[in-house]
Amino acid sequence: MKAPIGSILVAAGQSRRMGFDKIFKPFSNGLCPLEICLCTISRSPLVGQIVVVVSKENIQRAEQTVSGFSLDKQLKVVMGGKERQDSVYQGFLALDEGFEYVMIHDSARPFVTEELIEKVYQAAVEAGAAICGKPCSDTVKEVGEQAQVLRTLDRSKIWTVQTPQIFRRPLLQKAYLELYSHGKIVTDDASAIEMIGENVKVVRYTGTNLKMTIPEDWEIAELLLEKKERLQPQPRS
Ligand SMILES: Nc1ccn([C@@H]2O[C@H](COP(=O)(O)OP(=O)(O)OP(=O)(O)O)[C@@H](O)[C@H]2O)c(=O)n1
Ligand SMILES: C[C@](O)(CO)[C@H](O)COP(=O)(O)O
Repeated sequence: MKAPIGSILVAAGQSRRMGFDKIFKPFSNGLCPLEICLCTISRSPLVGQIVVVVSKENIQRAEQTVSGFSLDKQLKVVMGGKERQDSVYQGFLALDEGFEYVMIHDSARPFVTEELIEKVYQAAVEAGAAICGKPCSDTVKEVGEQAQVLRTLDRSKIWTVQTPQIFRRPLLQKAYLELYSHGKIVTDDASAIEMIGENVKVVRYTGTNLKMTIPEDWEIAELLLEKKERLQPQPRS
């Protein structure tokens, strides 16, 4: 059976808040976030193609990284755009025809798992559009320009959402065309689906799905990766 998902791995950001190129910097285990994401996504039998979207300066580096993967799936590297959504769209345009579903994942989120991809995919099959997220555990306040609290939101309805996000291909295409025709900017792809009035299913996921955004995230990721390695079964000596 043909794998149903064409995947877009966005990696064309500027890492401004991190202060160094977070996508290509190796962790202590020798692998950078892009390589870790590639390892996981390429193992998923649901994914038939991975388009890696990078900045112009990183094209060659990404091609080298990708060539290190001997895979049965097709891998492509393309150049991204100014906003995250522009990078997603470039990735979308580069996907081969014939995938019924499109998965979008931030390469800044190296803790994605095969099981999570499977869960989000199953929800996308049922609903057409699915993302992962978890109920917010902090109190959420709207804050004004002078750092003053404007109001407190009803937390019982607030979830924070992440990637992977998976959509039926024609739905994503329609949503992106609408997004561009209205000149809107969104911070995730599900927002584009919401704008055309379609439902998006949220898969509850409380596992680690940290986004490498600021230097503290990097330190936490290092600790988590170290713990993960310690928990791996070791070969008997
Ligand atoms: N124009 C952009 C902006 C972001 N991204 C990707 O989108 C994901 C989430 O973005 P974020 O973590 O905000 O990364 P950056 O945009 O690099 O961070 P910053 O805003 O601090 O520069 C990352 O994998 C990033 O590489 C992208 O492909 N193209
Ligand atoms: C898509 C995303 O990861 C969902 O949480 C997030 O919105 C990306 O945001 P950023 O502005 O690119 O950090």
